[in-house]
Amino acid sequence: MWCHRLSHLQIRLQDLLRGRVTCWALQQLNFKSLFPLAIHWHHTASKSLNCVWRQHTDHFELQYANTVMRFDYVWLRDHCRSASCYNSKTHQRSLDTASVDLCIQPKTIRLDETTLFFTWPDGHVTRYDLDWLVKNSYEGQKQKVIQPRILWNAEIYQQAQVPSVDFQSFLETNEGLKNFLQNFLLYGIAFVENVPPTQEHTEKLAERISLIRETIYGRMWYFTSDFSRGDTAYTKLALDRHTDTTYFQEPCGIQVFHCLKHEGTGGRTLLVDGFYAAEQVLQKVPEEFELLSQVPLKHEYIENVGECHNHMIGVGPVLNVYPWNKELYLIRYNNYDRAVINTVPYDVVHRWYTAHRTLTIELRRPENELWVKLKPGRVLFVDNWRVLHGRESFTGYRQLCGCYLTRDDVLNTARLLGLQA
Ligand SMILES: C[N+](C)(C)CCCC[C@H](N)C(=O)O
Ligand SMILES: O=C(O)CCC(=O)C(=O)O
Ligand SMILES: [Fe+2]
Repeated sequence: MWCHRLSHLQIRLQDLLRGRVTCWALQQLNFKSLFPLAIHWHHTASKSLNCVWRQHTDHFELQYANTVMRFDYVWLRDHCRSASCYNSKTHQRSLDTASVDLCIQPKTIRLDETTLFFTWPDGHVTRYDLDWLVKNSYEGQKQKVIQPRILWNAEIYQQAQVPSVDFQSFLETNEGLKNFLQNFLLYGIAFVENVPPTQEHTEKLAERISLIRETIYGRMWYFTSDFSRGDTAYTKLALDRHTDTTYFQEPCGIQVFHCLKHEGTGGRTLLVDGFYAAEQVLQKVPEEFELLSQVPLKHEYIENVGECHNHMIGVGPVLNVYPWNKELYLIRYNNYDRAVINTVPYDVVHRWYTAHRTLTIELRRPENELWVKLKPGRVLFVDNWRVLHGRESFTGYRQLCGCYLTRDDVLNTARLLGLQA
């Protein structure tokens, strides 16, 4: 507080010296619009560049590329890309941010062609390319589309006729891999065909795009209905739509399924786009969407079967949205594994059940259900942060193998191939 007061005094003094005090005073009175702007705005020499900027006492304002941007001076000093502040080889900051005066102001600002030069009180010069500022400003980010996705119900997905990628081209060509990842990012599910039906080949496939996430179920898992683990997945029972590992602090990002054998009936896989259902809730009852994104819940995995002893707890809301742009990025939905709700008072609990019901109704609409039969050779990748899976009860012998992938590493591969992720 003291620091700010002091700096305002300093600023006023500086402004007085520079004859800019009128502008400052008028701003304080909110008479900005009455003031003849032209006097205080700096226009570029070249009209075609169409850039104007203004040095305010506490921030820098820039109009460029149809964007009005405002930059904090500490931010501008902190993001300096000069050799002494930033190592462009490692892409890491060398500047100690804590050494920057929180009341810092540039001594001078000038524009040369498309580069802005800020000279700081200690003489250090920071240069910014105008396009870099647009790309990296808050205002520029806001204009950018969030992760492109095609939200789907069964009809939308089927009509899109999303092609599967062939095992060979997935493994051997970047193009095949890129097509696959593009579809995966858009729809949250993708298939690879003609995979030899073994655990080893499934593993090879997984390793092509990511690190395998080892969990309490192992690295590669392989299961039949032998109840070898204390979970319904290891039975012949139907499983309603859900996401997996909701009881991890960070639920697994991607799940890979390969059915190696099924001699019997039933056992189809159900897929539902959770983001599509959530979007319906947002459109119909926004306050329920909000509640589902705010009430934290526990999910729990308690196992004591044979040698397996586990107790996992994960806490988080059903709908996880980024606080800065409200983009939905993760759904935790598993009614089997949801633990006792004791994180909210009783009246909120009731509103939460209402909201949960609304979401469940959307998730259960038959038109939102995509049913597929997993067959040996056809490997399914599911975005476990977005798409729910389930299965029909079945008879006979059924073998499923697969693994979880770390989300960061799948996205890493996608970015390296030039995709937005
Ligand atoms: C069989 N496999 C390892 C794939 C999953 C087992 C996890 C089942 C658990 N109820 C959950 O939904 O997380
Ligand atoms: O058996 C299946 O098809 C899927 C079971 C399941 O939900 C899981 O393994 O996560
Ligand atoms: Fe599951």
